[in-house]
Formats: sequence, C-alpha cells, structure tokens
Amino acid sequence: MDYPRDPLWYKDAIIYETHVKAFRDSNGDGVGDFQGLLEKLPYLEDLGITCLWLLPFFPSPLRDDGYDIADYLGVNPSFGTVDDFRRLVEEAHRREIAVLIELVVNHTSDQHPWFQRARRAPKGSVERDFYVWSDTPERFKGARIIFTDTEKSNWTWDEVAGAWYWHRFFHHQPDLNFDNPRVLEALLQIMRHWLDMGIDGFRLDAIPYLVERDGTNCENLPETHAVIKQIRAYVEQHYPGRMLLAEANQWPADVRPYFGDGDECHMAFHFPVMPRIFMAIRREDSEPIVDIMRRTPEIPETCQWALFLRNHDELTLEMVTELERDYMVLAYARDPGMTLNVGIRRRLAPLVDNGRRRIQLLNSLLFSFPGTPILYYGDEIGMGDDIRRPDRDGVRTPMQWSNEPNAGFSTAETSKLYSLPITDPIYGYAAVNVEAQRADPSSMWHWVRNMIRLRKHFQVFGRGSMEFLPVANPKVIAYVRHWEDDTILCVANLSRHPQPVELDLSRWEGATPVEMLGFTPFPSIRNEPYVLTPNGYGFFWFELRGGH
Ligand SMILES: OC[C@H]1O[C@H](O[C@H]2O[C@H](CO)[C@@H](O)[C@H](O)[C@H]2O)[C@H](O)[C@@H](O)[C@@H]1O
Ligand SMILES: [Ca+2]
Repeated sequence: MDYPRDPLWYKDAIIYETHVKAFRDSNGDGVGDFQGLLEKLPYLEDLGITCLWLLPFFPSPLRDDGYDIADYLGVNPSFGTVDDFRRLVEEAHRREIAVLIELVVNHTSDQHPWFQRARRAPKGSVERDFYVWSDTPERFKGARIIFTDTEKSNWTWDEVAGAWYWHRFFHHQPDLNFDNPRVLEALLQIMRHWLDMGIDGFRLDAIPYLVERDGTNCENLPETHAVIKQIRAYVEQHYPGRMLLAEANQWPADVRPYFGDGDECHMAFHFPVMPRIFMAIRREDSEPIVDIMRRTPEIPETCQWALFLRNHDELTLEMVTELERDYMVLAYARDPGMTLNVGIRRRLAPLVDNGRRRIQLLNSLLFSFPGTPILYYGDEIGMGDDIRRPDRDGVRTPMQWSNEPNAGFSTAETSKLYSLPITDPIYGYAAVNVEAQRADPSSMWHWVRNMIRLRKHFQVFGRGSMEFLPVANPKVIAYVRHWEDDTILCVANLSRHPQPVELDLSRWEGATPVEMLGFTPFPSIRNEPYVLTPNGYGFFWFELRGGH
C-alpha cells in the first residue's frame, strides 16, 4: 500500500467480498484457507479490486457461519494461523489491496468464554452484565424478530443462569450489553489487536441493535449511536485512515445518523436501493430507483455509501413495503425454497435467469451509482446457487476456478469439502469457471474486469454528485454524475426491448458525449432534445467533453 494514502481511499475503492473457506484450499483438507487466498491475490489484482472484505474467520462453533464468535483474537485453525493472516495482509498491501474484516459487535457465540462466565457469575456482577439478562421474557416487546424462520422469541431461558438472555439473531448468539462500559473496553482492545496487524477497516455487523430500551423497537437508539461515536473516536485517535463500514439494514433516513457529523461510520450499506434495482428491471420502470434515491439524504463530505447487488446473506426484503415484498417474491422466488426469513437466498445470475444483458445492466447501475461498489465472490463469472442447502449455504459454495475436480478449489476428496461445488449443467463448474472465462475475451469475467478498469479511471463515480434527468419514457433512467471537471451522463434501458428517449441536455450545449466503453464520440449536444435509443437492457455511459 502506498502510505500515506488518501484518507478518503474508500471512496474510490472496488470492494470484493469473500469467505476464506470458500476461496481456495491450499493444503487439500477441503476447507479454504489464508494461504489459498494469498495464492489467489494475483487473480484479485488482475480483476482490479482494491479492497478485500473477509467474512468472519475467527474461532467459532460455526452455527452462523462464523458470525457466532467464540474468540475474537484468534483465527479458526481450519483457515490457518494468525501469522498466515498477517502475511495475507502484508501481501495484499504490497498489491495495493486493502483488507476489511468483520467486527461482530452486537453478539457473541454462547460458547464465548464471556458468556460461559456470565451465566455462572452472580447477578449484578460485571461478568454477568456482559450480556442482557431478565427474569421475564416480557421486556423489550417492541423489538421485531429478525430470523423469523428459526426464532420465535428474542429471549431464551438459560438453566445455568436461571434467567432469560436477550438475542436479536439466533438463540445461540447472546447480545452483548453496552450498558456495561467493560464491554466497549473489551471491544476496543479487540479492534486494536487487528488494527495493529495492519487491517484497513471493519464492517460493523448488525449495529442498529447494540442497546435495548423498553417502549422502543430497540433499533437505532441514541445510546447505540453514543457507542459508535466512541468506537470512531478511538479509531480516529489511534488509527486515522482506517475505515468503519456500518451494516445497518434500515431506511435511508435511519441510516443517515450512522454517519453522524462525520464522527460515526465512514461508510454504510445502502440496503433499500438494492431490492429496488431488481424491482425496477422486473417492472421495466425507473420509479422504484428514482424514488429511493430521492429519499436518500445527503451525507457528510467524508462519508460514502456502500452499494451491492448480492452478498453472503439472503437478498433482504426488510427495507421494502409489504406490497413490494410480495411483488419481489412473486418475481424472483417462484419456488418457496428460494425464500429465507425476510428475503430471497439466491445469487445474482440465477436471479435473472442467467440473462447476460440483465447482469451487465445491473452491474452498470452498481458501478455508476453514488457510492463504492461491492462484488460478491463468484458473481464476476456468474456463479449459481443451490437452494436445497440449508440456511444461506447455497450461496456460499466453493469458488469455481476451473473444470478440474472440485472446481479447482481443492485437491481433497470431494466428500471432505466443506461444501460441494455447484455441478448443475448451467451454473456448474464445468460450464462456469474462471479459467475458461479468462481464456475467452467475450466472457462475463472480461466484461466485469473492463468495467472495473473504466470506473477506476474516473473518480467522479466514487466522489461525484448525482442528478436524475427528467425522462418521459418510464422504462429509461438517465442521470448525471458530476465532480470537479468531470461530467458523466448515464442512460439505462430497464426494459427488454429497445426504447426511445429524448433528453434535455441544453445545459451542456456544445459538449460532445463520448461513449465510454468504446471511446466513440456521439453527435454534439445542441439546443434541442437529444435522442437516444438504447437496446433492450442496454446502457450508455458518456463523458461530456467540451462545451461551456
Ligand atoms: O450475525 C448475525 C447476522 O448478522 C448479519 O445479519 C444481517 O443479515 C440479516 C440477513 O441474513 C439481515 O436481515 C440483518 O438485518 C443483518 O444485520 C450478517 O450479515 C449475517 O450473515 C449474520 O447471520
Ligand atoms: Ca485448507
């Protein structure tokens, strides 16, 4: 990494999310590991990503794929050692790739020594108060249940403690108690441990739920924001330049406070825009996107949205109305096995029936909307999923490197793999793999790589303003990104057929729109409607050159 780097580096980043276990198994035991990931860094560098986000890799009983942490300072021995992790960070930095890791701040595993100690400690003691206990399951009635398919209550009775404990997620994930100042102290020490190893930031998991209060829905409380401000102040004081990314699955107005006045998180996921992008292309109507972007408040200059199409969880439908949820399920989850909790557990390519043009359109929106794009591993080659597997395991299968046994992911006997690779005729590794796509200049992989390169040339995408242009044809969306001397016009056709569109570009009269994928100059802008006819699911990115 080039130090001192731009403190706003995350605004220009291209983030790639992966599991250590799923990427590459270097020692043939069937589980991906740090060494395997390290060997694949040249691949990531070639793809062009600039930040690697690793899902939890800490010791864990793995009842929530590592989001149930039993030791925050170590690493799961199946993935390697702390030294292996340190080497990975060094090597990633040498290739100018930042490393983002998880801080599961809301809860631990029930196997964590803090919980084992707490349940045996006397009532009212500091040890006991690491978690949220009650003599009755009647408190905090206003809080919703998040994992609706498995949990019936946010309280579970603990025989050892003789009390109920609070959990917003699985019952084996007791919530930490931030009313106890020792909890935050302990977390800051954990942060220091990893920050000293050189990591570039944390994704703060499930942060709306840190503090509970009766008579509220126990989400986004002022006390929760007070905790986050302390976390940020600590980072600012001791590790300036490192980044905090808020995972707050909330409406834009409720996410906005997670940026504070630039004194909480540097970044936050924009959850509601994602399902609306899918809704818009299914309805062939720009309204869902324009509406949510108009409802998205301004954020402080140093802050940034994190944008994604898919991730390791289900495509969450928490931030849509009930009607919209029904529509999304009808449109994207025909089979009941495709839904999980309040969402759809499918990967990008199968969601759009492997439609190449739709995948490209979706990515064009991801790469041109205001924020930092996040790619989920395997989506760059159009990997598939398997809805017959439990929970979210169907979207967490081994990376498909080649058509060799086990998709080139591992030399272990197939029965020893942490998960079988996808083998169906359309998305299986014989048909979809990195090796074949790298050898094919027309492949999805080359297209994604090209888009990443293009985006990296134009800081306006990560830093600029966004303005929607009025368009009479609702099947087309047009917006302008502007930053310093750069103005980019994006036009996307959300329908499957060609569409005409007339744009009022008179503000840029005299400028020449240069189509950015082919560097083709289009007719100059005059004081008259500018007519375009994008193909079905087609899009244009134009750099507006010259003019006044
Ligand atoms: O650690 C528990 C969970 O935390 C994250 O959850 C988020 O994902 C949920 C969907 O699976 C979502 O509904 C919720 O609002 C989020 O906080 C994490 O990403 C999950 O993998 C994890 O199980
Ligand atoms: Ca291994």
